[in-house]
Amino acid sequence: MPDKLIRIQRQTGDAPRRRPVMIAIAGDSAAGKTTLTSGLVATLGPDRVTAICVDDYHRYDREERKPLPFTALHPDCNYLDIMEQHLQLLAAGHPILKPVYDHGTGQLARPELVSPAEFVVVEGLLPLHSKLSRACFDIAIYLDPPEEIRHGWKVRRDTEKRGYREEQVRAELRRREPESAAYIRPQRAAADIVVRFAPIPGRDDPPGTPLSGELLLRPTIRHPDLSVVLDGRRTVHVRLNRDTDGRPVDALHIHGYASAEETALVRRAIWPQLGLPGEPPGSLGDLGGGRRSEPLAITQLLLLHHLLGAAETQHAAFAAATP
Ligand SMILES: Nc1ncnc2c1ncn2[C@@H]1O[C@H](COP(=O)(O)OP(=O)(O)OP(=O)(O)O)[C@@H](O)[C@H]1O
Ligand SMILES: O=C(CO)[C@H](O)[C@H](O)COP(=O)(O)O
Repeated sequence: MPDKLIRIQRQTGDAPRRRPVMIAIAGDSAAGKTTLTSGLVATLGPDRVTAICVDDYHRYDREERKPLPFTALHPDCNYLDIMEQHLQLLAAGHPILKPVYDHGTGQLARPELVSPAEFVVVEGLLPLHSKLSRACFDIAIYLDPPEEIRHGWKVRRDTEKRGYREEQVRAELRRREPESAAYIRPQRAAADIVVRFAPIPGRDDPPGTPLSGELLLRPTIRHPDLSVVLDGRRTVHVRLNRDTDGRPVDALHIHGYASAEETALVRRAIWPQLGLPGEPPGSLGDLGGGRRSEPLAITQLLLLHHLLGAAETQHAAFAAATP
């Protein structure tokens, strides 16, 4: 068998490929994955980013799924083995023929060719489910809004955009809960950064105040030195928290009521470090429908810092390895 592999390798004549920087954005349905991803894609530009959603690996269409004893959250309801194969190919710089699930119709559609650009964003329900899939990523994010808030987002999105009635969405959320606990939420432990957008308890902020952001910055990747940027700023600050396993972890807090001046200072401190041309684009912090969130914008800036930093490291490694 090894000689067979060698023959295949000789035939492909593969020159060393530059591999993309891979980021996973995992979380339950309507946790805000697409919203977070959109600002990253818009800032880097669609030519530099390939964004895929792993809902596309659903094994059954909406009608086929209805009588089954599990929901779309269950690993058996998805081709996770094919997802893993595709993640490995993308991580090595190869194209894939990705399945497509159409949320508008609930049907599986014609597969599409996806070639990895410099950055690959993989968002969805289960991108961090297995050790093999986790090994494909440079950066892993888990979106963790409070359940009550996520349910509200899901009801609104599914009734407005996916043709469901509110009672159907709420019944489905109840049905999904055990699978969410068993398969979605455990991915939180595998994340380098856990992001939670939520109100600050006990505050009576005026309607329209964006949710505050809390980012757990786990020591599994190297984070930028935020003390330089944020020292002494009350509404955007880093604090030492306890992680769910009891270990100390830095938490970046961005209060929803932070003044525009204060968040602008933070933006101006991070943006020049990214080496991108011009000013921070308006797409950062865009919630859609004309709504904006500075905590979201700063979260996206931090993720861009990680993506561009990882790309620089990789370019240097590639240059050193190629004659
Ligand atoms: N930080 C936020 N503040 C306020 N609203 C938000 C935030 N993030 C997301 N939302 C809202 O929640 C809804 C769901 O968000 P989004 O579509 O990004 O979720 P998702 O995780 O990609 O969902 P799915 O996986 O089910 O497709 C959207 O309508 C969006 O406006
Ligand atoms: O959890 C979800 C992620 O968006 C969806 O509900 C899942 O992908 C199934 O899609 P649909 O509800 O449109 O049949």
